[in-house]
Amino acid sequence: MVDVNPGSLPPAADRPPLVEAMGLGHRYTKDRWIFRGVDVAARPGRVLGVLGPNGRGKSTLLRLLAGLARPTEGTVTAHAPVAYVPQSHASPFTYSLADMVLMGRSRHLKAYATPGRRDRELAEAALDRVGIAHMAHRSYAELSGGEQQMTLIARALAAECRLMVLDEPVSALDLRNQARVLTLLQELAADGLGIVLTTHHPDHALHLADDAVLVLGPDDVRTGPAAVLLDAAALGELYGLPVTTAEVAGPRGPRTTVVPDLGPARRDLTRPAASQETTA
Ligand SMILES: Nc1ncnc2c1ncn2[C@@H]1O[C@H](COP(=O)(O)OP(=O)(O)OP(=O)(O)O)[C@@H](O)[C@H]1O
Repeated sequence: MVDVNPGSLPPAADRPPLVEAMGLGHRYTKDRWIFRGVDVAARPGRVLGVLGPNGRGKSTLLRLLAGLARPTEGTVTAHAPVAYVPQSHASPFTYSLADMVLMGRSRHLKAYATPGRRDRELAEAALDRVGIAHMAHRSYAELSGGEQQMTLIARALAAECRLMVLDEPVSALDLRNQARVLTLLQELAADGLGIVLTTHHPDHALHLADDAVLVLGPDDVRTGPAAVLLDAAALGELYGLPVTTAEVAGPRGPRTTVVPDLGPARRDLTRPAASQETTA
């Protein structure tokens, strides 16, 4: 399965790309470019986080990188198998979770062929890797959002991809499931898989991403190391509101968090300040 880098070397920025885009530009209508001139590469063992306001072109960029759409200009070159994990996936059919994952094998099968032993083994390995083998018999349609997301990730793994492209993988998930999915993606990257994801949580990008793409506007798409790009000034400019960053002492060590200016906080002003801090 996904074991392209068993030695788990630190993810190097100069490893040969799995997918690279050069001079990428896209427009749906003649009069409006979504973006132009984007150069970006997704590499093994690295997480590339794509950030930007609603409607700025993140999903478009992802679909181009995954080879699901052709760019209006520029090139996308894939050097390895890519799997796309959609934003949400409502299935009208009552497939089991196991069958959904087995569907990841479909592009490896000849027309009308049924999955063979190796296909089943790979699907089972993907279920184990994601930690959902115990619920394999359940109906996909009845799973929670978090369980569906894990299933779609397992399906991508069963496809033997080396790059996984995920559109807002945690957008519908509660905090615990967000952490579960983000940790899984981190572990997969440590195994050598390349990861590209969009997110509306700059915190998550700071936590997870090695590289970042900031889609500020059609002619202003910035790419580079996440640690360099994701500062308060750039995030404020990106989202059009003041943003500060703060170091917080998390249970597993210090981390940087992003604090947007949400306006004045609603507080009970009769309480002493100290108790507000501890109960907030
Ligand atoms: N098939 C399409 N035909 C025409 N316009 C489209 C199509 N798909 C997307 N667009 C437009 O392209 C722009 C970028 O859309 P896209 O979905 O890539 O943005 P996004 O950054 O992913 O948005 P969000 O954060 O809201 O998911 C939007 O203005 C959208 O309306």
